[in-house]
Amino acid sequence: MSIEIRHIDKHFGRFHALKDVNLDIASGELVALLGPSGCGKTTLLRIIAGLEQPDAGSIHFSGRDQTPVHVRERGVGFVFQHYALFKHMSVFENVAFGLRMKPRRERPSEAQIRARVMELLTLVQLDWVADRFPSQLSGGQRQRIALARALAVEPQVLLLDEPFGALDAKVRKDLRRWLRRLHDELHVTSIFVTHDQEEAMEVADRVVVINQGRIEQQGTPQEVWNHPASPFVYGFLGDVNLFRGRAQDGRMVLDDGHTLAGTQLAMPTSGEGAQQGEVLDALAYVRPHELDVARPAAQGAEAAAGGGRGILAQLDRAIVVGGMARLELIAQSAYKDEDNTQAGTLIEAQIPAQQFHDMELREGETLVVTPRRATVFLDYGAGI
Ligand SMILES: Nc1ncnc2c1ncn2[C@@H]1O[C@H](COP(=O)(O)OP(=O)(O)OP(=O)(O)O)[C@@H](O)[C@H]1O
Repeated sequence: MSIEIRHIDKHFGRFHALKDVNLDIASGELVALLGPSGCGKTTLLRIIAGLEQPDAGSIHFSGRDQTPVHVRERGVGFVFQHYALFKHMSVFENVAFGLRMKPRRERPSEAQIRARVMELLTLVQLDWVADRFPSQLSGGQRQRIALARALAVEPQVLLLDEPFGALDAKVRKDLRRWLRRLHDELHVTSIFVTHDQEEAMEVADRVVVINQGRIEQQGTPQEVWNHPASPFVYGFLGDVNLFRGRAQDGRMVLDDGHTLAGTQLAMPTSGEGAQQGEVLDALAYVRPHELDVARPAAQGAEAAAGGGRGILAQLDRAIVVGGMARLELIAQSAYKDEDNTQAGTLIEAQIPAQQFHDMELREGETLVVTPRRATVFLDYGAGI
């Protein structure tokens, strides 16, 4: 069952929650709606389900307009963040509930219900808790039961709203892998709402990034991660260092005079918005692992003097966890006499722990930080 979302608009009073949202989801796809709190993810999910009416636009399932179709008739299964299991019913009865509620004509026999429930409990690897009550289960187990219950009525579409949001980090990780495997077995078209970028990247076939009621970007996790379409997407997908400067003809100079000469720059060139020769304000985005860290002496005299390719910065704090070392550095001015906006900026770098130990880096020493790769966004006047 494919889903087509056409020109969906939604206000709550004067608040514009969804702004002309268009999205196509292929049959059997697992799509993550990713965005910050309040961006409209849940509202979109509720509109797809039929729990909320849009002001304008329509939802289609495999081309069929669902506007006049009641939520009960849409064939949608839900799993929400807060376990919605019935406390007074056993796990078995919770999963059987949807089947027992079917109209008499469609209702399976008792033997069929028993077989189907046990099949689903085996699928979520919890057949051994069939006789327990929800209060006797862990949070992760309850969410797996909630999923089994949603699947019992063989939904055409599965909607998951932060299903693992209330669970601790380790259980979340286990469950997202488990959900991915389960989806690969069942191929039910699924939409998964999360504000956790790691979760979206790990679980989904396709990630749809939403900001303030609009889709900012959609693509495979790889596409969105490697080619973020806007500063918002770049910043939302992970830790990032931001350097202000000016760009001209595919080159960039930071405000403090550093040239980013040796840096691989992903930036719009003339023809993609920038005019030949035009000087534009620009922001260079650099991920912590895209920064090289060295001692000034190793960089040569030019860099040590501050006029070269790297950025002089003092190592303020080093946090070594597992195989990685996270370094917090304070940028120093390249031209100390001039007004310099970047001096004092916090720079986060990530290097292998082994390198950190081999270099014998010490907090308080001055280092040279060089971006290997930067993604540059230009300011065409709209502001960035
Ligand atoms: N019934 C409602 N009445 C008024 N405002 C609402 C209603 N439902 C949602 N909103 C507002 O619409 C915006 C989008 O809400 P929504 O729940 O879709 O966000 P979300 O992206 O799912 O956020 P979260 O991750 O925090 O759940 C929010 O600003 C919210 O306050």
